[in-house]
Amino acid sequence: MVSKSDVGIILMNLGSPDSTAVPDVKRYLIEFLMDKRVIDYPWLFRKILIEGIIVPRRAAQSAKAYESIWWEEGSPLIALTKQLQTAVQHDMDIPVEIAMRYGNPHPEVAYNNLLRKNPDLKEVIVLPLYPHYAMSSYETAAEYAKEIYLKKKYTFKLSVIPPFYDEPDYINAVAESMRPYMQQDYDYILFSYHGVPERHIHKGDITGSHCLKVNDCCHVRSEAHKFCYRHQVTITSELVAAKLGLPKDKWGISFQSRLGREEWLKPYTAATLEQLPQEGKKKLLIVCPAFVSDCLETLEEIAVEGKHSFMHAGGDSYTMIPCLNIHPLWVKAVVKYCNQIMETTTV
Ligand SMILES: C=CC1=C(C)c2cc3[nH]c(cc4nc(cc5[nH]c(cc1n2)c(C)c5CCC(=O)O)C(CCC(=O)O)=C4C)c(C)c3C=C
Ligand SMILES: [Fe+2]
Ligand SMILES: [Fe+2]
Repeated sequence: MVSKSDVGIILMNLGSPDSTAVPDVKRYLIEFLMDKRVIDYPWLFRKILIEGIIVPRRAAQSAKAYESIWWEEGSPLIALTKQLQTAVQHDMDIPVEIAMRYGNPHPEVAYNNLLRKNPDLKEVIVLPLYPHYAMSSYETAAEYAKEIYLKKKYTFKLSVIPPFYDEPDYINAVAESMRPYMQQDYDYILFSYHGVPERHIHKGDITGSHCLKVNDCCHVRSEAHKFCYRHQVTITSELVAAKLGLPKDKWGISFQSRLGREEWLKPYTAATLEQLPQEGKKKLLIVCPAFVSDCLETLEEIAVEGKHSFMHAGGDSYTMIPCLNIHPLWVKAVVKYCNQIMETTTV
C-alpha cells in the first residue's frame, strides 16, 4: 500500500494550439487529426487526407475561430483547466498538475513536475476530463497517459479514473449549474454533445450486435454501454433532466461539431437549431455537458454560430449555459473522485 502523501494528481484535458497563429494551429490540427483514435483510417491514407487536404483547407479558418475566442491568458480551455487545477489544489494536500492530450503541457511534463515536487512519488492518478467514453476523447487521453508512462519507464504506479457520466456528484453539478438559468422564461433545453462518427459507435460495440442495431439500443441493457458514447450521453441527460424535474417535452439531445462527409450521431445540433423555432420552441437554453471546460466548441460554435442560426430561423431568445469550469460543486466532485481512488490504493 502507498502512503497518501506520496500520490500526485493529473487533470488531463484535450488541449489547444499554442497560439492563434496559423502554423501553430496547423501543428495542433495535424497532431489531433493524425491520432488513430480520432480519424481511424490506415496511416498512409490518414497522412494524405489530413496533411494534404483537411489541414491546409481548415487551418486558416480554425485560426480565425480561435482568434475570436482567445483570452489574454491564451486558450480558454487551457486557462480554465489551470483554474480548475488551482481550485482542486486548494482542497487537496497532494500536488495537482494538468496535462493535455494534444499540444502543451505534455503528460511527460506533468509527470516530471509531480516527481520534482515529490521525489518519493509512488502513485499518479490521472483524471481525463471527459465524462463520457469515446474512442476519440476519453480512450485516447487515457491510452496516451499510459503510453508516455510506459515509454519513460516511471516507477510510480499509474491509475486512471473511469468516465463519470452517471456519477451523482457530476450530475448534481451539471444540474445545479443549470438551475439559475432556468429562472428565465424558456420553452426548451437542448443538451448539445460533441458528435462522433456512427462508425466509431459500431467499432466500440463489444457485442458486435447492439449499438445502433437494436431498437432503442441505449435503453436496452447491454455490456456495450460501458464503451458507448451515445448510451452514456443519453443517461447523463436523463439523470440531469430528472434531477431538475424537466418534463419530457421540455428537453432534447443533439450532436455538434461534425467534420467530413461521414454519418455522425444524429440529430445534428445545427439542424436542430433551425428546426426548433418552427416547432414553436423559440426561447432556448443550451447546455454542453460533454465539455467540462468552455472551449472553441462552446464559445464559438454554440454561443456565436448556434445563436445566429437559431435567431435567424425565428428564435426569440437563446442562452448558452457555461460549462462546469470551476463551479464549486464540480471542484468538490473532482476532489471526491481523486480521494475515492486514493482510498482504494493507499493507507
Ligand atoms: C474526426 C474528428 C473529430 C472527432 C471524432 C472529435 C471528437 C471529440 N472532440 C471532443 C472535444 C473537443 N474537440 C475540440 C475541437 C476539435 N475537434 C475536432 C475534431 C474531432 N473531434 C477538431 C478538428 C477540433 C479543432 C477545432 C476545429 O478546427 O474545429 C475541442 C476544443 C479544443 C479547444 O482548443 O478549445 C474539444 C474540447 C470530444 C469530447 C469528442 C468526442 C466525444
Ligand atoms: Fe473534437
Ligand atoms: Fe450503444
